[in-house]
Amino acid sequence: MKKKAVDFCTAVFYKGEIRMGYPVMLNIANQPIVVIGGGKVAERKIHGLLEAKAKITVVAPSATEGIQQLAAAGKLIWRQKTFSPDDIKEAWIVIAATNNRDVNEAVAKAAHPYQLLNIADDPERSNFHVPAVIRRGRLTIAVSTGGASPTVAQQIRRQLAEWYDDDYGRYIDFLYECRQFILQNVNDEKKRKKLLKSIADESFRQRGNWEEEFRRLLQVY
Ligand SMILES: C[C@@]1(CC(=O)O)C2=NC(=C\c3[nH]c(c(CCC(=O)O)c3CC(=O)O)Cc3[nH]c(c(CC(=O)O)c3CCC(=O)O)/C=C3\N/C(=C\2)[C@@H](CCC(=O)O)[C@]3(C)CC(=O)O)/[C@H]1CCC(=O)O
Ligand SMILES: NC(=O)c1ccc[n+]([C@@H]2O[C@H](COP(=O)([O-])OP(=O)(O)OC[C@H]3O[C@@H](n4cnc5c(N)ncnc54)[C@H](O)[C@@H]3O)[C@@H](O)[C@H]2O)c1
Repeated sequence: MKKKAVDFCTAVFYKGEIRMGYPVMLNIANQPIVVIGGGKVAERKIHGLLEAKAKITVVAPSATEGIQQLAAAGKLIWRQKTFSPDDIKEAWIVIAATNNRDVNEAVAKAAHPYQLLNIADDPERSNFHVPAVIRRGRLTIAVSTGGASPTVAQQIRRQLAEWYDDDYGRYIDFLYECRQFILQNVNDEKKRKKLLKSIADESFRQRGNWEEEFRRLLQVY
């Protein structure tokens, strides 16, 4: 490689310490969330927000067919207008996903430090990133590359989705029911631990006759 190119790479790649994100699962049900922009990227983020039952307002002069349908079905509010700082006053989470850097920048400037902020084209100014997500019943798997490659995050999500299939989700939901039953009905601590461990065993899952086996375990332990 030519010296100039190497100098360029050194300047671009050397950023010092890697900043680690702190993963959390937010309860955003019924919380006001404002998405600025109504394009493909906005629509993708909206689908994730709706799964978590957020109260969404979209601010954009034009919107995808998908977003328009969601608005018509009453799943979100679409304000057909360009962004102004007032739009985000009440928001707990703000997502800027317009195709105009200046507008996204203006959203970042208008946001309060205590609002959760995601700028689709500026991870450095965002205070959270959106991971690639798999949902299987109560199981959630989130993959983040910290902005290194959203495409790789998507690929890893697809690989994991094959292993953790719908059947796995049913198993997780079954475990939830069993755990509640055990916590309420089995007083002996040793027995409780043994039961919880047995039903979480991979071989238990693979045998497939979960309910029958759980009933049997309740009797033998
Ligand atoms: C995971 C996922 C979740 C979601 O968005 O729901 C997600 N991006 C996805 C897809 C995707 N994004 C992009 C492409 C085109 C190919 C490419 O560029 O690689 C594709 C592929 C596609 O669309 O197929 C372009 C892109 N993305 C960002 C920038 C700006 C920049 O990095 O500066 C640019 C350049 C824009 C430009 O051209 O200017 C930034 C972010 N994207 C993130 C998340 C956050 C970091 C996550 C992480 O690294 O783990 C972060 C930092 C902020 C955020 O958005 O939260 C979702 C996959 C969902 C799934 O399928 O499961
Ligand atoms: N984070 C990610 O995952 C990711 C992935 C790909 C692209 N991007 C970035 O996301 C942005 C959006 O991409 P897209 O493909 O959804 O764009 P798009 O062209 O499909 O949609 C742009 C939307 O922005 C709206 N808009 C434009 N000016 C506005 C204003 N002043 N106020 C409110 N809304 C306004 C438009 O009406 C439209 O709905 C781009 O900046 C792109 O670089 C991010």
